[in-house]
Amino acid sequence: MSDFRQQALNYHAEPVPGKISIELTKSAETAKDLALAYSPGVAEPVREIAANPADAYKYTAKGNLVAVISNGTAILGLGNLGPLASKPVMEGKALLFKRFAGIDSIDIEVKHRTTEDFINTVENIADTFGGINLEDIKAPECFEIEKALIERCDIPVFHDDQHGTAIVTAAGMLNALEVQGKNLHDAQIVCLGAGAAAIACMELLIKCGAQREHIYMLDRKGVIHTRRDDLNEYKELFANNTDKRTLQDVIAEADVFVGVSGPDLITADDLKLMADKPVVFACSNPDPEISPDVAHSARNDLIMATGRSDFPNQVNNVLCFPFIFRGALDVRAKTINDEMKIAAVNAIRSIAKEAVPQEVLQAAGVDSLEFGKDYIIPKPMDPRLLPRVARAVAEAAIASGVARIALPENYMQ
Ligand SMILES: NC(=O)C1=CN([C@@H]2O[C@H](COP(=O)(O)OP(=O)(O)OC[C@H]3O[C@@H](n4cnc5c(N)ncnc54)[C@H](OP(=O)(O)O)[C@@H]3O)[C@@H](O)[C@H]2O)C=CC1
Ligand SMILES: CC(=O)C(=O)O
Ligand SMILES: [Mg+2]
Repeated sequence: MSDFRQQALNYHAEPVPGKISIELTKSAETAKDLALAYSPGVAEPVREIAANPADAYKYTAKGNLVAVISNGTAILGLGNLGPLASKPVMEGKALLFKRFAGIDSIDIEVKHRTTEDFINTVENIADTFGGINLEDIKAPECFEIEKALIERCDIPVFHDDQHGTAIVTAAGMLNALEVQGKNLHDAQIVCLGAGAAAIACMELLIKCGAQREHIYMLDRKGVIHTRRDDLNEYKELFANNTDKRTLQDVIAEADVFVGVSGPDLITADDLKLMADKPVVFACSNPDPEISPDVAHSARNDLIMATGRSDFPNQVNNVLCFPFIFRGALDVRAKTINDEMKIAAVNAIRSIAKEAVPQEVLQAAGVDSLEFGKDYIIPKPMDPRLLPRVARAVAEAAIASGVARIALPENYMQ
């Protein structure tokens, strides 16, 4: 067994299994404490909440509690390995919520037969939480699930693989193109993958200025084009009227490659076909569509990003979901809308252009980081992400009319 594999297994197994636990926020030592915490005292907030459900935010942990919910049908790039196998990833998301944004989070892995079963299960438990982060649910079911839950729940429901990924991809892409002296409007874009992450990334890039007709999307069968009769309604939105059929056909002279598909699906020769100064985001986890070493050996004018922590330019939804939920929860937003997503894009990308604090350099194990080819996006442990992204998101929620309360005084100062 490789050293790293054993270390990862030990990390998860010892000293106690798993990565999260629950801690108490109130004293529970004396008979008086118990009388307040439990019977008879607990009856008082029960009566208040029964009379006014919004008081759940006042008397329970609801307002700072996010459920991370999966059915394990698209666990990272590992595929459909079922709900239980997804638990380490979901506990990992809970760890990140707490570590980066102080949000309490619990993972819920759902076994279900039909999509409607899954939707009903989540709908029926939704009131417990301040928000719901859907995770690693494959396309196309994820689209129907998220839409139905947004309609049926009055808390933010956010499919992280769609929107978290899209927000970070857009932030990184705008910066990378700027470094390369290009712009999104003119960019020729290839997207390998046509699932949850791919569809959302491309839709958000279009909202940020990309042209739909400049995007070629591919699934396992090749280029998505108008003469295919096997496309779902989401892929159809990206069908090009073209004779191009293969990755090599479309990657030739492309400015941008976004991979949200699976491991090792493009080669050095494919990258050599791209236009000058290309941007390559190989974001499949844990193994990217092409390794950075291979990509850099193919050409020296590219900007390369992956979803991983162990290479420069980590384009990963961890840069978004803790902070967008922080902002949404703090103004009790009913939903997470496009205005909040764009605010997150701009907040994330702006941080990369500023001087990097010493503590971030230390955590990253480098002497310096400067906006450029190897630093297009902030590091996840950058302490500026929390105040900047959360505030931008909360303000956008208020301005767009989905916040239920005002920004707390001196918020994030
Ligand atoms: N860095 C990050 O932050 C994130 C990265 N990702 C990564 O993106 C990938 C997809 O995740 P997600 O969208 O949630 O999963 P989905 O299951 O929703 O989509 C997977 C897509 O990849 C396509 N695909 C798989 N294998 C191939 C192949 N050999 N050739 C072409 N296309 C292929 C599938 O094609 P078809 O439609 O034909 O089945 C499908 O369209 C994963 O590797 C995941 O780790 C996801 C979220 C965040
Ligand atoms: C990062 C992530 O959410 C994924 O790869 O699925
Ligand atoms: Mg995921």
